[in-house]
Amino acid sequence: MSDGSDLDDVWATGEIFDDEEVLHEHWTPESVPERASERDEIIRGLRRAFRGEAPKNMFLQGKTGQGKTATAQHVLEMFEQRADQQNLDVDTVYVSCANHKSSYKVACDIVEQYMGENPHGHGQHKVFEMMFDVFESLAEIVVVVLDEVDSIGDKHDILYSIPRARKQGDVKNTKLGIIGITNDSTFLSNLDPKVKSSLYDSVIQFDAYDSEELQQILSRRADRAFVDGAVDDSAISLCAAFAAQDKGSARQAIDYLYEAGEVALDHSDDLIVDDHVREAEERVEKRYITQSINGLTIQDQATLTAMVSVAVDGDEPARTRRVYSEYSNLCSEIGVNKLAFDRMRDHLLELDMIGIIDGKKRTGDGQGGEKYYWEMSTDTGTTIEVLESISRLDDVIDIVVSSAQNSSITNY
Ligand SMILES: Nc1ncnc2c1ncn2[C@@H]1O[C@H](COP(=O)(O)OP(=O)(O)OP(=O)(O)O)[C@@H](O)[C@H]1O
Repeated sequence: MSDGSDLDDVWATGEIFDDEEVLHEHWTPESVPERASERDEIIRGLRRAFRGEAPKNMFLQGKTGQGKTATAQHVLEMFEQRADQQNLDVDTVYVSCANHKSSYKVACDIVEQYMGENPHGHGQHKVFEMMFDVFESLAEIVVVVLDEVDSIGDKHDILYSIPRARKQGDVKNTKLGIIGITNDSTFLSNLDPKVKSSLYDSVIQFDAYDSEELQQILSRRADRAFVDGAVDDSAISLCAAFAAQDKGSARQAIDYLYEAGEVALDHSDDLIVDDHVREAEERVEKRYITQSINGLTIQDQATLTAMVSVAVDGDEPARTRRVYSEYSNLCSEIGVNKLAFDRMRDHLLELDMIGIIDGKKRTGDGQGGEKYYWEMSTDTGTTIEVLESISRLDDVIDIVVSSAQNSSITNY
């Protein structure tokens, strides 16, 4: 049996990383200069607290990886420090709503975080009461951050109650403000007007980063993450360029850089160069698509397969009805219940939100009104590879691919 010494190359930790924790998702940057105007707008919403008012309710909206959470966290840290210096009693409550599909669960999370007691089993009214007790016990001013707020199915319950809590007598002394964070561009327009009017003080839009901004973000991280001289400047530029051309996401750019470090180690190199970034981009893209697709429901997967079929037919960007026709054909092939047109469109919107496809509204073909046009935003070839690994879909994907080959479309 081998003593493992023949695996020394694989075990090698190399001379690349210094403090790689700064490349981890949970690491919070000390500053977000590329988001100065968004940061200042959040500050303007919070500074009312120093005049004895409740902070503004704000919504931070933008696609994934645009620094919404990082900017909110950065500003809230400054807010707490400044409040401390001025003897203002403030606190912030942060809830990641991704796994909380109901207002009830969000309230339970808050109670559990601060009372150490799991309130499941009590009715919603009681749990909301406990949540308001938590707010009242924390500080005179409490900012509630609801990250990924669009995940909450019955969001109106919590979004209506918190801004009206004082008026309703649910809290007596505490002034509350909400910061809702969402990457669903339809979130606000879908809110009940009653909720909107009590909530909607300000919407702060986070647009995609450009290549230069991503380069600055990466350079700051690289200085700490890697040993001196371990990264070629052009490798940083390439990570930034790849991410800017795709989603304009800082998360994606950081992932490329981190993976490029791993690729360099795999090749026993101690300088990260462009070729490492190219290999890293492929690895990250595949990992990202695999994770996203594996987490999808059957209907999402069927909708995505229909979209892939449209893509290999060379019909992108495609109207919803074109995707629906592919979807209808393949539902019977894979034995999936066929949804109505509007419900399948909801699945397209879902796929857009997680960044697998891209939907843009534009004026249609002379039939009035704006219509959605859809295209893949992940690499079609890699998406096919991943869909093939899902047993229910492998036969269908074979048909999709061979029909593309027959019509000699090979550039996906
Ligand atoms: N301007 C910036 N400076 C430094 N790091 C940044 C900046 N913007 C984003 N990041 C980093 O990029 C990653 C993604 O950012 P963040 O989580 O804030 O994005 P988001 O818009 O909230 O995305 P999502 O909607 O997917 O949660 C994090 O690691 C964050 O620290």
